[in-house]
Parts: sequence; C-alpha cells; structure tokens
Amino acid sequence: MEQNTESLKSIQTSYNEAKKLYAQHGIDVDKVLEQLAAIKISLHCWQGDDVKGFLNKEKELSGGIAVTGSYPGRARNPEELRRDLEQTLALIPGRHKVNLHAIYADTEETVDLDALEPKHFERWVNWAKEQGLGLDFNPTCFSHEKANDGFTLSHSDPEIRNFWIAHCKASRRISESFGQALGQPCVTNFWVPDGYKDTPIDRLSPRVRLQQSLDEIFSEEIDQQYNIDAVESKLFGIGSESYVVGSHEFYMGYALSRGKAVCFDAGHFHPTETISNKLSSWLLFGDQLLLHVSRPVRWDSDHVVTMDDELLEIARELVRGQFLDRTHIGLDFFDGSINHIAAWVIGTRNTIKALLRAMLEPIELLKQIELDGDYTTRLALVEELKSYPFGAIWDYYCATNGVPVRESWLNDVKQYEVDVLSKR
Ligand SMILES: C[C@H](O)[C@H](O)[C@@H](O)C(=O)CO
Ligand SMILES: [Mn+2]
Repeated sequence: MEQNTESLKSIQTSYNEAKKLYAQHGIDVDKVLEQLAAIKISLHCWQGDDVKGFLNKEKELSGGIAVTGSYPGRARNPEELRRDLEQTLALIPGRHKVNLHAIYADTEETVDLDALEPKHFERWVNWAKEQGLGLDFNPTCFSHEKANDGFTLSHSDPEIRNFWIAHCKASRRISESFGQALGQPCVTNFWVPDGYKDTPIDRLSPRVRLQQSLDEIFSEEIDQQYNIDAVESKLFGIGSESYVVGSHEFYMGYALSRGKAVCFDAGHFHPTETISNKLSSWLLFGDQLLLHVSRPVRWDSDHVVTMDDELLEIARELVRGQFLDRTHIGLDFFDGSINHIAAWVIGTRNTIKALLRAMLEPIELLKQIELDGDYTTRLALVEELKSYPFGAIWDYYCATNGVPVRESWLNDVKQYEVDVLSKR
C-alpha cells in the first residue's frame, strides 16, 4: 500500500527519534530490522477454510479439534485459498512460508490419503515459486473414516495402522518434492489425535505401536536440506480427555533418540503451563524446534494470536537464547467467527511484532544485571522497556516493506470482503 508523502515523513521522523532512544542502550535498530526480515513465519492454510480441505470435503472435522463460527467467505477451493493467501501476505511485512495439510491437495483425481503424490500438489508448488514462498507440510491423520474411532498410527488393527503409515510416508515424499522445487527445507509436522476418552488400562501398548509406526515412516532416508521432520505432542483433545498416546514425554523421548524436531503447540499443555519456559531446555539437548504459535483460551481453543504476555515471552526466549536459526515458526489457530483474512493478518503481524520487540531489548546488559544479582534494576528496566517506542520502528518496517502501516490494513481487508469474500 502506498503511504502519502506527509505520513511517510512523519513515520521517518518518529523512527529516527525512536532509534536514538534504543541506541542509548547500544541497540542498532537498522541491524535489528535486517535480522527481522530474515525470519520466516509459516502461515497455516487451514485458517482460510475452517480446516475443511479439498479432499474428503464432505467429512466432518475430527481428531478432537473444533472450529466455531460461521463467518462468511471461507475459501471453497484451492484457487480461492491461494487468492486469499496472496491478499493476506500483501498486508504482512517480510517473505514467508505457507503450511499445507495433506487434505489441501489440488487435484481433480479421486485419491485417498495413502496414495497422494507430489503431482497432486504441483499447482501449490508453482504458485509458491511465483510468489517467492516456501512450503511446509502435514499429513492429515483425522477427518477420515479410518480415524473414526480416534486411533491412527497407534491403532491396534494393523490394516488401519498401515494405511496411516502409508499416508505419512507419502507425505514425506511430497515434502521432499517441495524442498527440492523451492530450494528451502519443508518442515513436515506429524500430529496424530490418538487417545482415549476415559482412563485406559494399558497406556504402554499404543505408545509402543506409535513408536514402531514412526520408525517405519522415518525408515525412508530423506535429505534434511529438503525435509525436516517434527513431532507434535498434546495433552488432551475432545474425546481423548484422559489419555493421549503422543504425549509430551513420549515425543521428547522419541525426537531426542531419533534426531527429530519437536513441535511445541502453545495450546497443548495444562492451562497454566507455558511453552516459552520449555524452549531453552529442549534446545539444550535437541537440535531443531517447530513452534505452533496459538492462543489457548482455557483449553486448546486455537484463538487468533494476540500480543499477550506468552507471545512476547516466546519471542524473548527465541531472541535471548539465539535460537532463531534452529526454530521454525508456524502458526496454528482457526477462528471461524471473524473475517478469515483478518485472522491471519492479526496473528502473523503480532508474531513478527513480538519478535521485533524482543530484538529491541538490551539483552547483554540485562543478562549482566541479572548475573550481578541486581533484580531491582532487572525488573525496573524490563518494565520501562515495555513502553519504549517500538511502534515507531514497526511502522517504519511496514512502510519500507510496502505494506500498510498500523490498522490501515483493515481497509484492504474490508474492501476484499466486499469485492471477493461476500460473493462466495
Ligand atoms: C490442523 C493442525 O494440524 C492441528 O491443529 C494440530 O497441529 C494441532 O494442534 C491439533 O490440536
Ligand atoms: Mn498444532
């Protein structure tokens, strides 16, 4: 979006003033913005259509996750979803990735999940190339008749288990093809809903089966320059309240022993448990991390990400620990009660803005103050920094990246709603 000359001048003036304040703490803001521009956020395609997908469209969403709301205009086919993503990305500074689920295959063929191939995603790859985007991927182990009883890779029936193993193997080949075509690794995230509603007798056997299924899936060697595997745990889902096979401890052990990345989803832990406090422990022992940045409201509700304390703390941990080059930042929320494009824009802009805020902290100074035991100064400084003019830096970053400054992006979204979404 074009800013008029007058407002550009005032954005520049405010930026220069803000820069001086940060410089007093030794922060080089221009350098910070260069570093920020290198961070890719993976936008989850499933926010655009309430997790329906294009294969098995008639199937109800299952797997113990739920979308509420019926805001009009959700994408009904791959063309609409891509158009919506283009509109969204035009309102977000930086170059990013799009995260696909297997059910978003773009094909006229009738194909089941175990028979998916790279060719079924060719249009996505061509589009990503055109748009200068990376792609990430997820096998879809839900919303399918073979997942009706809540078990997939840990199913006691070998036939069902093998179907899901075949689907996950196919998914990795698709990811490999993305990585090869786009010249950047595709992160494949494995999440399965498997679990019991009520207290099980045997907690071990399903975990043994999940371990064996995963080992079988990963037995096919794929170069990490094309594909990076991640495994995502969960505490509970709807219908798996008492026991989830792929728990946090299960995947910590699995990922560490197999050299895989773990995925921490902000909504997959106890309501008062935060993932920000887990990153430094995992990255001390594990190599890579995938984040599902989300906002759980009392449960894994997948609300749109806001600038709350936990988002800021996640960003601070990544920056303070210098973990950004080992972390893949994905989003995972789906709100069907508001404009679908606005949901993406709000969540993604907030995630980038939180990273910027974290990068604008005098980290070495704060670490020294902490080491000196001066907790009074630590608290005072952190609190004062919260009202430093990071907004002026953010506005400048948006303006120089050619995207709308402050809430003016909403005009574009409202116009798109009138011109496109309302006609669906
Ligand atoms: C659709 C996603 O794969 C899903 O949200 C998963 O990542 C998850 O978080 C399930 O609760
Ligand atoms: Mn998730």
